[in-house]
Amino acid sequence: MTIDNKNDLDNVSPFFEIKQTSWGGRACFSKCALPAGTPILEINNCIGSSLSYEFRKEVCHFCYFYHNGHTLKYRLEKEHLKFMENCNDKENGEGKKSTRMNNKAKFQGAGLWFCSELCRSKFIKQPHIWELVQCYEILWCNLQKMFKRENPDDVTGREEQLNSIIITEDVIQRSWDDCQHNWIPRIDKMSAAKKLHNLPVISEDEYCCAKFVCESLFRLKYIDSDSITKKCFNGLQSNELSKIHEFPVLLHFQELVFKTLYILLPDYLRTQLTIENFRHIVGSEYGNAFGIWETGETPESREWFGFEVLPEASYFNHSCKPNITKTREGRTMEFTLNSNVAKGTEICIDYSGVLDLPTKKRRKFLHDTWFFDCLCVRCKSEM
Ligand SMILES: C[S@@+](CC[C@H](N)C(=O)[O-])C[C@H]1O[C@@H](n2cnc3c(N)ncnc32)[C@H](O)[C@@H]1O
Repeated sequence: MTIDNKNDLDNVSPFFEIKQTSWGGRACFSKCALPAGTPILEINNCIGSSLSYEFRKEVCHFCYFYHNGHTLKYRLEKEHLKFMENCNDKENGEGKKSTRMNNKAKFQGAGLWFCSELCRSKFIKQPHIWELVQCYEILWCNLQKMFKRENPDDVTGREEQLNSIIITEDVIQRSWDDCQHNWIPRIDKMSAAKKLHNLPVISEDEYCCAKFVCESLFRLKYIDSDSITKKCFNGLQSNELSKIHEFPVLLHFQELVFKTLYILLPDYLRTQLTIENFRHIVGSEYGNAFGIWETGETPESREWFGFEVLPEASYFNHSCKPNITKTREGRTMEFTLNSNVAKGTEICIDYSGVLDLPTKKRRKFLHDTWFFDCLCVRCKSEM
């Protein structure tokens, strides 16, 4: 996988085109006059997703179904491992066996829950999914071991250090250079057993982020490099600096996730894990991921289950008077026009869920959570 800047963002949709603006980076504009109710984008091919730890047993890993906090019944069992392994052997071609999972007898379900046999079956039928399930299982087992560790490493030192400086591009770069030139070569020389002794202590949040990166590496490995999704992903804007500047400990958080993955991932996915790829995956998640929210509830009472990155849908700017409504149907995100638009109109969604707030509060919310000063038509007129 390479991250290049030459993107061909045409053909994302027959209804809109992506153009540069002078006020908010790139944005989407209607290609022709369109009536309210037009479904302009329907998308279910996320690059990476992660459910929060709290909801892992209650939200279906495949369709995000949730029912009042009930624990879901369907998990991956040993018979599914056999099925995925066989499929992977066939996908790899004649004579090429997939990496075998050590200790299948101790399989713990990879930390995944499903709402039905159908969802579980659709999940395990995805090409090469065996590779991702093995990585999920490794991460899951590692987290369970972490819970048992009594003396966590002293992380406060690094956090205090980060909190005491002003984060710049340079600080971030130096930290990753140190990892590249010192930590990685040191780890590479170690035996497998010694590497495991160097595993950082992680918590549920880092585990969820590691899962997200893992899925992203997996999907990017198999996605066609000429596909629209890949081009859109490569072109995603990164919010790394603004986010870490605001929350310096995030840099430490990222280092922990990277190091955990570097030590634990099997070669077939670890070879995808360069620092450059990692930074693009987590850096672009900050400004582009969509929340996976409970459906059928009001914005005030709905639960937040996790997030997913849908590259084709990441070029919609925010407006405090949006002309697109975003809805989720299972794992499909639908974007529908909520008013008639003329040709060349900027089409925007609402990122905030707080459109009823007074101007100042609304703009502060956007600034604090999304790190931009909103330049939408409504803000401009209200100011
Ligand atoms: C999901 S991306 C949208 C596409 C983005 N403009 C790009 O070029 O990649 C979100 C980013 O777009 C910019 N943006 C979106 N809506 C905006 C607005 N109303 N005013 C100013 N900037 C905006 C911000 O930089 C924000 O972090």
